[in-house]
Amino acid sequence: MKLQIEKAIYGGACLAHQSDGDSVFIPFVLPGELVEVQIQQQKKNFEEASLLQVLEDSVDRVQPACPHFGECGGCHYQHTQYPAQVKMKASILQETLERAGLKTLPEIQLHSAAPWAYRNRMRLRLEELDSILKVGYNRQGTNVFLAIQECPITAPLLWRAAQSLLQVATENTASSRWLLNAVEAEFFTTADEKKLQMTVFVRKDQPGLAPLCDRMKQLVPELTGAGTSLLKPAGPQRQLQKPRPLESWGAQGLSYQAGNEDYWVSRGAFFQVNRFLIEELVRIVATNRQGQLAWDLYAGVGLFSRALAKTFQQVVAVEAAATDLIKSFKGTGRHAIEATTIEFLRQAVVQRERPQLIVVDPPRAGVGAEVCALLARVAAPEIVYVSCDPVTLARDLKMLVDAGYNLEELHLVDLFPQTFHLETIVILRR
Ligand SMILES: C[S@@+](CC[C@H](N)C(=O)[O-])C[C@H]1O[C@@H](n2cnc3c(N)ncnc32)[C@H](O)[C@@H]1O
Repeated sequence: MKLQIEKAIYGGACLAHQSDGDSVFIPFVLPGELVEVQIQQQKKNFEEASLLQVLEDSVDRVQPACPHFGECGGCHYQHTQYPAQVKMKASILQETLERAGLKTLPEIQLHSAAPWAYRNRMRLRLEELDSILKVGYNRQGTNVFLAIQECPITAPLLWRAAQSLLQVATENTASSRWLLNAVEAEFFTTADEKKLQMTVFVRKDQPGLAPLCDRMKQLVPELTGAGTSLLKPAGPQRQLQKPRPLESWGAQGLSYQAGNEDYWVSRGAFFQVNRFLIEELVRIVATNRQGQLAWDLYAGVGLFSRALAKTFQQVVAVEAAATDLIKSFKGTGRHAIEATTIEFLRQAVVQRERPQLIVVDPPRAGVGAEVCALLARVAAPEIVYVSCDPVTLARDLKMLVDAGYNLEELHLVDLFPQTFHLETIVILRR
């Protein structure tokens, strides 16, 4: 079937319509292209199709840089020249916000950096194929293992570490046998690639990490610490169950320098993944903001709290998993609180606290209805909403706008080049 591609939609695909008006979602195509596709699946309100051939290609089409592109589940936009990727994301963001009923949006300000080798963290699956250990990701749209030979969106050190792990697996030692029990490995590096942390995920507790790390250290001198974590069996509960740390070796985390600050990030703790754009994120959130009191909700290791503490007399940082934050965010005017945002806000409204600024940076699920209602009751003059999901962002913004806030600035920070994911920062005032 031939189709004319209309626009990119959130999730990586593009939209086209059949002659009877039915919607079709197709990956790896571009707006304006004429393509031949094959319908793969009938969904409730649309059909999914795969690309057979491009009949008329877009001027934005380029050769993908990675041999795994198209098969690998990690990237969606490598066939698109980089500035066009950012433009597509901007139109997806604009449309998502408008569809939620948000009118008169400010112009979207775009922020991007180098689109390759940007990731400071890489998590790989480990599987034996023909008695040889391989590293890989999920195949596009499935959880089927795909062995990979490179990953050009990650910092080179991470890939070198993955190759070293594979080398150890061939050496016929206690470590190579121990690795047969491993199912995933995560590597995390500092922005300058001078320090590396490794986590090996296993299905059953089995000692033997130290010899593996000693050998890895010979191959990758940047390795400063490692640990094993027990991964719960796959299934619907897996998201809810955190991996349980077992053995550890060397340092428990690393000190990550961003801007003029050093952030202590324990193994497994959240930290922004794009090593080239962390300072830009902090700049947009914190620059030119000052006052008596700011709240940083969903604070992580205190990325924004530290910057805000330079210009606010008091900063309250709230985080559900606050071990690192409590250790490092202390001193005059700095308050780290381990709580969920809802717990914190429920108490704060009773005490009638009112900061000049509230920063929220929730996970993909967004802040949700109750937090929006509580934020409306607090009625801070300014809210900065940092989001990694435009759909939940749009839902939450609509509630805040209905409660009296105006959207003053809209920033798209392209933290995840080559993929459909996008980061948005919204400045709201009342
Ligand atoms: C997207 S990260 C942002 C972290 C930080 N602002 C940064 O930029 O590094 C979201 C953070 O919210 C935390 N979190 C998740 N659910 C939470 C909740 N209900 N209340 C408070 N924090 C939560 C996570 O542990 C994570 O550190």
